[in-house]
Amino acid sequence: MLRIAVPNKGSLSAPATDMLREAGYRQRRDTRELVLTDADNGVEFFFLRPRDVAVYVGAGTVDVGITGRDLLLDSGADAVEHLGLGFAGSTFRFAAPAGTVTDVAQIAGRRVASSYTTLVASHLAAQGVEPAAIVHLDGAVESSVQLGVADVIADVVETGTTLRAAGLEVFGEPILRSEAVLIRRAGNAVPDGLEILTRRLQGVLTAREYVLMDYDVPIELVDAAVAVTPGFESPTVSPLHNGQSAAVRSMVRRSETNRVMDALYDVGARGIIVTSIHACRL
Ligand SMILES: Nc1ncnc2c1ncn2[C@@H]1O[C@H](COP(=O)(O)OP(=O)(O)OP(=O)(O)O)[C@@H](O)[C@H]1O
Ligand SMILES: O=P(O)(O)OC[C@H]1O[C@H](OP(=O)(O)OP(=O)(O)O)[C@H](O)[C@@H]1O
Ligand SMILES: [Mg+2]
Repeated sequence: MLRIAVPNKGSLSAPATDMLREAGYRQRRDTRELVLTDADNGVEFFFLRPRDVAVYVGAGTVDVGITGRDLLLDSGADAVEHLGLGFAGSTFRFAAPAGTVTDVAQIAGRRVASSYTTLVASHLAAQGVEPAAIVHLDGAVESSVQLGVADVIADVVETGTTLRAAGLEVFGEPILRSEAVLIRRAGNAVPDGLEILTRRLQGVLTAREYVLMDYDVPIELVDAAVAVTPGFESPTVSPLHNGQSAAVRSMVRRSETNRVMDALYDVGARGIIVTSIHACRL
């Protein structure tokens, strides 16, 4: 059985569970359940603290896990990214009170607070910057400057609301762009069952990212219309009974739906219908 670690709390937990459910796996109903066997699909889920997921995967006691790229890198575990999962996006950034520190080099000799101290230490070392101290805090890192334990923070930024409320401003380039990732142990060994899990998750990603577009177009305009909707390989083109038009079906990026419909209409397509994809395997 493939052993899969899933975050039991925090920002990653609910979207990870939703994605696994969409991929056809049983998921827990009660958040106090810590282990769940899905015998029909040959997998076992372990609900663990998000920070611990990479530790278990690196130790090889579970085969794969879902965590954040930032948490993976901070863990120092012997685990690698296998597949980006497209949710829990964030940046990891330095911030300080407006106007006090504007460049990463100025962190030299200053105190930096973070919940991701390994990540911060290796980033600063790579830049050749020596801080006075790296202070480890569990959370609410934004308050550390006002409370006098640090001069600068390094933290997860999603909307920036927490930073603004604390009177802090980001500076320097983002240390990292993070998202939820499926991880596996470093090395070439691919655990049994990982290929199926990967294909299922990729199916969910595709179903979320694409829509199906159907339309009718006069036969002489098929080439022009197909140029607007090339699809993955090639669109399906079927003759209509009137002998003068064709029905075309193609996959289109969800974010481009309206732009593509406008372009198709201009080309001469009509009866343009967009449908969500429930599931797919490419
Ligand atoms: N607004 C956000 N706040 C925190 N983490 C976020 C946010 N958006 C995305 N993430 C990502 O979620 C992961 C952190 O999840 P984790 O469960 O440790 O933190 P949390 O949601 O802050 O939980 P906690 O309540 O324990 O602080 C990281 O990969 C982080 O990049
Ligand atoms: O940019 P924003 O949208 O404001 O989100 C980022 C904030 O959210 C998280 O804090 P969380 O609520 O998890 O509290 P914590 O610091 O106690 O972990 C994170 O640590 C930042 O503080
Ligand atoms: Mg947090």
